Amino acid sequence: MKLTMQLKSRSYDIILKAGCLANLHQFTNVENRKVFVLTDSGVPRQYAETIAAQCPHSTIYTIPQGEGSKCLKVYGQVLQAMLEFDMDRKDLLVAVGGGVVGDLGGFCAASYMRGIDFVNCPTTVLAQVDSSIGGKTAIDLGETKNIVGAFWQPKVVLVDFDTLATLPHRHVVNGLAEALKTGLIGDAQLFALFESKDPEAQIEQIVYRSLKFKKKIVEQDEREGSVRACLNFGHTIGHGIEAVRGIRGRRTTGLYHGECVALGMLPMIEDPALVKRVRAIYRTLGLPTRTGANKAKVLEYMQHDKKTRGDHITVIKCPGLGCWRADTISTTELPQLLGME
Ligand SMILES: O=C(O)C(=O)C[C@@H](O)[C@H](O)[C@H](O)COP(=O)(O)O
Repeated sequence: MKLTMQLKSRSYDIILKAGCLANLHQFTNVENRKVFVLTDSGVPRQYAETIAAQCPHSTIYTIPQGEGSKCLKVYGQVLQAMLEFDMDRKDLLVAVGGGVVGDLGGFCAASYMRGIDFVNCPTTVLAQVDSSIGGKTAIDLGETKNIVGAFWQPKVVLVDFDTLATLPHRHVVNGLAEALKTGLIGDAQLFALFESKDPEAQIEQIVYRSLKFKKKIVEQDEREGSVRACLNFGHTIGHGIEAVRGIRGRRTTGLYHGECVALGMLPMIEDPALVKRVRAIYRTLGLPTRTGANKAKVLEYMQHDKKTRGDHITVIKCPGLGCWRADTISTTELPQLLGME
């Protein structure tokens, strides 16, 4: 399967195929330039090695696993390593891993020498269904998520389904939450896959449909001036929960990004019957249905959301299956959304 992101001079192919990591050399020039392969300690080494083996001038750089690596310190360390590898403007960075590696790697590629080529090889469900395409790259500042970054599109995205075989089950489910988001706001058939007998057995279809919807949105609005905001459904509250309960740095228990987004979606669904169906899916998959976080703290972090303008914030609601609406509300209404009043 193949999708093409149509963005004029920034267009690129998204290859969806088991084993396609071994075919990187068919999609981009790896012969005559240096290739910096960025991965993390949780990603089986063989995936980065498969990439590096195709490139005569390559190095593998491994960052610690987890959201804690999306920080200024690790960002600086990666850039330093790129400089020491003597990379110039024609060279390439390949990110092999999940959302953290893709977001950080993409931002390093966007900013090193004001921008070098970048290839994304997502190896988690979350990255395969969502974060690997669209060009959002970023790091966090403290607990504030994705607050420094750039729009920087990859040259190609290789979605190798084989990499999911080594993914812990909780990470599979974590990523499925982002796909469910897509089903809720824009694809009733995708949502139906989650209500079928064994959603996890249909992962390839879930990835394909999720990317197809996201591609259509990004093509209309690359830099989130309008419709792209819908992809943030669940993220306003989700990022707030993640700041308070997210697994990162020394906080080794808590919730992953997709789990927080799952919780963030529930108050934004307006149809009570649909909320019931979504909760049932969460229970089947093993996603959390209760936040268990200090809501006042969640609220505090929500005020830093990128969709806040002064004392107003735009939130994405889901009035019914397959549709969405952007509501600009006063930040004083947020406690009510969080069920604090
Ligand atoms: O690609 C987008 O646009 C999204 O909003 C997708 C989100 O699922 C993703 O987590 C994104 O990184 C969040 O973006 P942010 O702008 O809220 O930091």
